[in-house]
Amino acid sequence: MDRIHEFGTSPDPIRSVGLLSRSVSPPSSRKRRVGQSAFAPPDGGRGGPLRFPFVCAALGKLSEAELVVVPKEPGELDGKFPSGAGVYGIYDTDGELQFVGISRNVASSIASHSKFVPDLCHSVKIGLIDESEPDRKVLTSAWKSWLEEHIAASGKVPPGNQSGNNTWVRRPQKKPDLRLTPGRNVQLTVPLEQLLDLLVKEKKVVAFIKGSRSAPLCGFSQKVIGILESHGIDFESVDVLDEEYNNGLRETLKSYSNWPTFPQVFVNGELVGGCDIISSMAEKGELAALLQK
Ligand SMILES: N[C@@H](CCC(=O)N[C@@H](CS)C(=O)NCC(=O)O)C(=O)O
Ligand code: FES
Repeated sequence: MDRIHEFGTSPDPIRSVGLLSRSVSPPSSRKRRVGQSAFAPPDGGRGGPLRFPFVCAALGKLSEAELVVVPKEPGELDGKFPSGAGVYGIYDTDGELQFVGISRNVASSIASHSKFVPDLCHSVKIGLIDESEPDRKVLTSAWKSWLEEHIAASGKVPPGNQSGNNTWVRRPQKKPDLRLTPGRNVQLTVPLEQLLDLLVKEKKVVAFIKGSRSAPLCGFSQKVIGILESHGIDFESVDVLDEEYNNGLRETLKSYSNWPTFPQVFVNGELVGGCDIISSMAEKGELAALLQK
């Protein structure tokens, strides 16, 4: 019996992620699973083996999951990995398993490891949890089963999972949100609209959101931040609800961009869109191309 089942609280909770060649397409009748929204589509005709679509194969063991190379360029992470919850194992260039982790957003965790420990982060195996809100027990069970499988096979605990090794678990500091003004008590000498204009033209990618990047106050904003982060995109965030440092921004931005809602994502000074547009671009694998402009 599959080890994962020994720990899982629901039947068959794990699916490993594999790469399909161009000739194989996922069964259209298959129910959409967690994370599949990020399974971006074809490579836009660049040729070579397709990075997409990923499908969840009916496999649960670490040894049976497919090893996928982690791209080195952040833009190439665009839609490469699923943003669902699951367990993942990171391998170095020698094929040594370095770390087994769990995450509610596997793509985001891999992007973060790849950024902070690029030398150890050569390839990855992923097992997705087939539940929209997996509880911690299911995730932990998956993690335990992959670790136990590896220990049984190799006699070793992966270095990153050994106690005292903080290489992988250290939380990267989130970039602070930008503020448009020094505070509402300081009289502005230039109109807010002008500050806004300067900001979006100076910074390549700016996301205007409700709440902060680390604690979004709206699901739409949270989703957009998740997408940008899981694609390894370096972006600025501005909280339109911060009345102390961005006083008036909520209405000023609506008239500046002629767009009535938030989030709003600007690239190179131009509004690209809100949650729906960014989500759809991510699903189609269009974000990387946009950022290369
Ligand atoms: N369909 C929109 C959803 C965003 C949305 O509806 N935002 C609303 C609620 S957070 C909003 O910003 N309303 C204007 C306001 O709160 O000032 C999108 O794709 O971004
Ligand atoms: S704040 Fe309510 S939907 Fe965004």
